[in-house]
Amino acid sequence: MDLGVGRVGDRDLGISAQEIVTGRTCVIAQSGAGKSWGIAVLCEHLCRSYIGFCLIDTEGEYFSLKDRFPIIWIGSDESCDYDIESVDLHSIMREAIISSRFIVFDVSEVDMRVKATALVNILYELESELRRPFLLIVEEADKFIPQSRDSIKMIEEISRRGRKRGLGLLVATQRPSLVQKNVLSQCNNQIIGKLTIDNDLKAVSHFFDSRKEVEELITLDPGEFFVMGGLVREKTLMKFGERETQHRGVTPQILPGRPPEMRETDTVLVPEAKPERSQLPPEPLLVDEEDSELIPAFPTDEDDETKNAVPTLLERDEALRAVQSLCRKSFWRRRYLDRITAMERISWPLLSVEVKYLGGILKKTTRRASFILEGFHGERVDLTNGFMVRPGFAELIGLDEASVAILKNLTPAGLTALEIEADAGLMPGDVKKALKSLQKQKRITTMKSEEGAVIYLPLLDHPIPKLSNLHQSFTTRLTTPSGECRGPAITEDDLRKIVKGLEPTAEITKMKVIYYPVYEAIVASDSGERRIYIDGQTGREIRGMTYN
Ligand SMILES: Nc1ncnc2c1ncn2[C@@H]1O[C@H](COP(=O)(O)OP(=O)(O)OP(=O)(O)O)[C@@H](O)[C@H]1O
Repeated sequence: MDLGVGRVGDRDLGISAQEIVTGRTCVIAQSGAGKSWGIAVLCEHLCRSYIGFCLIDTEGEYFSLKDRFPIIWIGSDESCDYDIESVDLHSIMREAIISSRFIVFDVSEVDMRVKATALVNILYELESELRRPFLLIVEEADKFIPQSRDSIKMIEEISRRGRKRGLGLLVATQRPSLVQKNVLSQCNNQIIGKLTIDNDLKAVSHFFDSRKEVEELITLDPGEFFVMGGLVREKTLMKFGERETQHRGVTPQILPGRPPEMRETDTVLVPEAKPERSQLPPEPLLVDEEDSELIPAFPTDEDDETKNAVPTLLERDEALRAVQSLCRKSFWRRRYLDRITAMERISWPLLSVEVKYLGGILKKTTRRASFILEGFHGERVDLTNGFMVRPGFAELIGLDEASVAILKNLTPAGLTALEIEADAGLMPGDVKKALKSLQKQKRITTMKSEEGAVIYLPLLDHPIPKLSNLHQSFTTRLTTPSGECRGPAITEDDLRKIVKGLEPTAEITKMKVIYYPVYEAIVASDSGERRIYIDGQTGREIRGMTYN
């Protein structure tokens, strides 16, 4: 089984789950290079695949995994599941190993070496008896296994003898030159990102074939890592994918300028603003008042049917230069030359949709939602800062209402058919039929619980957005489209079934096709042909979507 944690260009990269879970892996990169992001993406995939792990969290930054997954959070915060001072670690870890549970062991507020030592001793003892696959993740390994007598010997022991017991080890560090060499040399899998300090480059140089390769580490962007060893067939430069849960390790940034009433000495710290999907603030809930007025997705010219195109701001030569620069960048990465063989401007069909439904505790309040969907696949498109693809309804297109309602309710921990009936408010016959068809379409799978009950689990790429979170306004003045426009593949009927499945009282109140300007370039190289899409408003590459 592979875990699709990253991307290489526009294809997904899977790393071996078996190797990660029972092998020894190091994640090495300097501060801010994307280690915790990558580890969180990996944890999300482990959760989705029901692979048990325990992560020693030194910064208290992984609890957000709980927003989506049934993580057991042991720490000092009031909202933790177990207090780290009083928890019966032995029982919890036994249960975690046997039932493949996910543990975040948050040592950010306590003596981390003491707590980590207790944990790893228990894990090793349990695994010597149980011998089931389970992964121990140690963040900031230089704090626990430094190159000194202070190193926690049991972690070294796990790196040597864990595999036979089923106990895998993943250690992360920003300073490989400070970590116990024995442990790093035991790591048969390596994930190495940006490094600039000479000693650290030296410490990882034996994983690479040449000095030139090692020097490439200096130039990597955040999120980019070389993956090597048993995780992949050959050394690969990948970027960790999007996070499903919110990233908490954001760098605080000094706010430029300050309100006049502030004193000279005051400094404002705000979270770094990055337009990454998982870092965007939660989308605003829809206005709460009864029969609230909708802010339409396209407030301007919305009733003029002839005006349905977003204007093009980018000239053709500017788009060509953007493609050329992407080709040069990819040559540097992949070492083969792309040639631009064709380029044309296309009008990408989008669907601006407005929906009305009953919400509130008594389901008596009229609520409204508005969103923009890509017209061929059904992912959402956020147009506030150019064409940005967001998780939408692609995996629901073509499904009936019952199937959508079931998928909406399925959590990663899974549900029995009876629980689905209760949650989705469906009749037994409808549930049975929909489950069968969802299984056939590989959108769900099953497993047996220890008691022998059949559990249905979702197989979706991303969680389904809630109607209450969808509210997109867009103020660009639309124009009359020029040239040929291909219509969307998604129909109003497809959408009606989806919104009804998400919320039985939902009605589509407006749906309008909008055309967005995009330059489509075909580039060819020895390894085949690929398409690059350039946003006709911003000049940026549009990723994660194809025009067909
Ligand atoms: N794969 C990625 N995709 C998008 N953005 C990323 C990715 N990886 C990292 N980033 C960005 O880089 C920032 C720093 O990443 P991260 O917090 O994971 O660094 P780190 O290596 O863990 O740093 P430290 O060692 O100081 O904790 C993130 O807040 C995020 O904005």
